[in-house]
Amino acid sequence: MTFKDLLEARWRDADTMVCVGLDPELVKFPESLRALPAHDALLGFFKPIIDATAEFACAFKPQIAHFAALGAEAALVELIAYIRERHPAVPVILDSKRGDIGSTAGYYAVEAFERFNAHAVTVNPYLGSDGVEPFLAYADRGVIVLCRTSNPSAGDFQDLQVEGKPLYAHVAAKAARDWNHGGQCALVVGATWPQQLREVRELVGDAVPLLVPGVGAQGGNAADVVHNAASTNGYGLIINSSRAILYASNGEDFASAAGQAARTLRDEIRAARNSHA
Ligand SMILES: O=c1ccn([C@@H]2O[C@H](COP(=O)(O)O)[C@@H](O)[C@H]2O)c(=O)[nH]1
Repeated sequence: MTFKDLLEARWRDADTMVCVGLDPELVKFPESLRALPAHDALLGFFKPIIDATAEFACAFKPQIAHFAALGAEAALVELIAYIRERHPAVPVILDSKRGDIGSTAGYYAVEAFERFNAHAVTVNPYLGSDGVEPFLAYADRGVIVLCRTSNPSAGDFQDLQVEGKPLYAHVAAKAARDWNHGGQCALVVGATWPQQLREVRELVGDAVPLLVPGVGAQGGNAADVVHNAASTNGYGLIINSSRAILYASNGEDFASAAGQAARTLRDEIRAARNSHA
């Protein structure tokens, strides 16, 4: 099954568009786990979180820098294998935002799809087509292209006018038209930018899913995301929240609190969709 098939089945079967971000910050872990070596702390934290949130998740999104900074890539490999075994209906998006000349991008594709065995990866389009093609060569995997990111400075380059349109609109068009021949592409557009979400959805139509980070800790509003960017069938979105779910409690109830936060976000998204229909 391809990433896109898995995602569409998950939207439909679990009726959820919540993406649970897996971004370890050891200082926010419960005290009992902080005392352990990093590898053990990560597994002791994320396995219960994954089990408690999977029911509400359309995807999991580990952010690679958070693991690499701890020298804990082995824990990430183990956690992705755990998700694939215990929760095979929930795709894993490796958030690594890779991009380089084609020959090196090929190694980044091996990293994402063979070393980590992710279903999809985030990719930086700045180097152009030959930097993206090595990822597209894995026909069953998803390639999620940075388009209009959630951060405050996103517009520094992404909003520059090029031939009468902002740069991010060119990225959206390129991904949707030239790179999506195998139906593998999705776009990253931040929840913090409702107007740009609407523009990108209008530009690419329903065929391209949008990965939308920025609800929760960054202040984006899930209802605004749905109202501006859901596809015509009411789905089409992968709405990520990391810190607001993971660190809902730093006590021994951390996993059940994360599950509750994921449930609340799922319900908020459902309510927005129903009020929009
Ligand atoms: O435009 C972007 C692209 C990626 N991210 C990543 O998503 C999560 C957001 O975490 P929160 O704790 O929910 O704020 C994080 O991994 C970022 O690297 C993004 O925020 N914006």
